[in-house]
Amino acid sequence: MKTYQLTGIGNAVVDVISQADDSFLELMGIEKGIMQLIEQERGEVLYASMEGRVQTPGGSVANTIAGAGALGLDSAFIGRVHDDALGRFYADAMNEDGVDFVNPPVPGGELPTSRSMIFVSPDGERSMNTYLGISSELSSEDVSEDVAGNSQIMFLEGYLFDKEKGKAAFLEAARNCHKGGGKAGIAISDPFCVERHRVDFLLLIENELDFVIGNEAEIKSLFETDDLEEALAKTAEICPLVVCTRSGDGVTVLNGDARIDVPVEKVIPVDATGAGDQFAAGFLYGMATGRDYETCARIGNVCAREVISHIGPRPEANMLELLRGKGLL
Ligand SMILES: OC[C@H]1O[C@H](O)[C@H](O)[C@@H]1O
Repeated sequence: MKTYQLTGIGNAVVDVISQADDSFLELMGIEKGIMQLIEQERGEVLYASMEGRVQTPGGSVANTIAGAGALGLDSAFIGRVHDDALGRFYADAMNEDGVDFVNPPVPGGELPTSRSMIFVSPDGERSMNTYLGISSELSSEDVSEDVAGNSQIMFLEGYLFDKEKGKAAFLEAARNCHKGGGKAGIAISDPFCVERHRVDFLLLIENELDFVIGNEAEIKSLFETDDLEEALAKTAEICPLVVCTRSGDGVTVLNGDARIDVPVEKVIPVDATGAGDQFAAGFLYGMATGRDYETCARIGNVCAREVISHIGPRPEANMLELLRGKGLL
């Protein structure tokens, strides 16, 4: 059995991206800057309204894994796509990017491959409208014990925590990863998802996970507080490694009693989609290759900065070259 330096479990989503101004968002009833879940019919209406649309593989943790794969990690992604045109496109794209898309597209059934209609505003903010389809049906059956047991780092996507079978799959994946000597962590993904499952999130983090990555809103949501420092301290009490991305305010890493604050250069994004995902790709690449946490965060920042400089959630530049140029490799 192959050993993976990094394995991710998450929603496998095809992104359809177009640019739109704020009045268009208002007209279509789209809330700016968040991920909203939609039904299939609304997806079709939004799809038809998109001018100059671009189609690309997305999904939060999948973007992270693709980014880490592009940096040279032996990586695998576990997610569900239907055996339809979008699903085959997705699986092929992951494999072509050098990431093992572990489970083949699922034949039969009624739920199609997930897609997200993403509108990018002139200020670079992205508004995601996601029809989840088959991807959120992920269960323990999709997570091979062998793959989890042979993963040095397992990265879970908080969005999948919305269903009981997703929670069960995460628990098993983390335990099997630990049995094989690996470390498991989670991208919190969404404060609203934490809102719905706070107790289970906290139990998973405290009892099963070695690290957690989230933005300010997500970390604060874990402990229902507006005080980031309080939320960080409480998260660090239950998890050995806490990584908090704070937009223009940089990144805070808490590792036991040690704290590192790494600044970022503020830039106006072309498209903010995937910023957190690519930060995680760089950070986990650093972890997998034995770098200290400050370097991990700096690598993450370079990866995030690259992805927001163009449309789409995955890197376009040669990231290894870019990082070498910055003296980070
Ligand atoms: O984090 C960005 C990703 O979240 C959504 O799931 C989209 O697929 C997009 O690629």
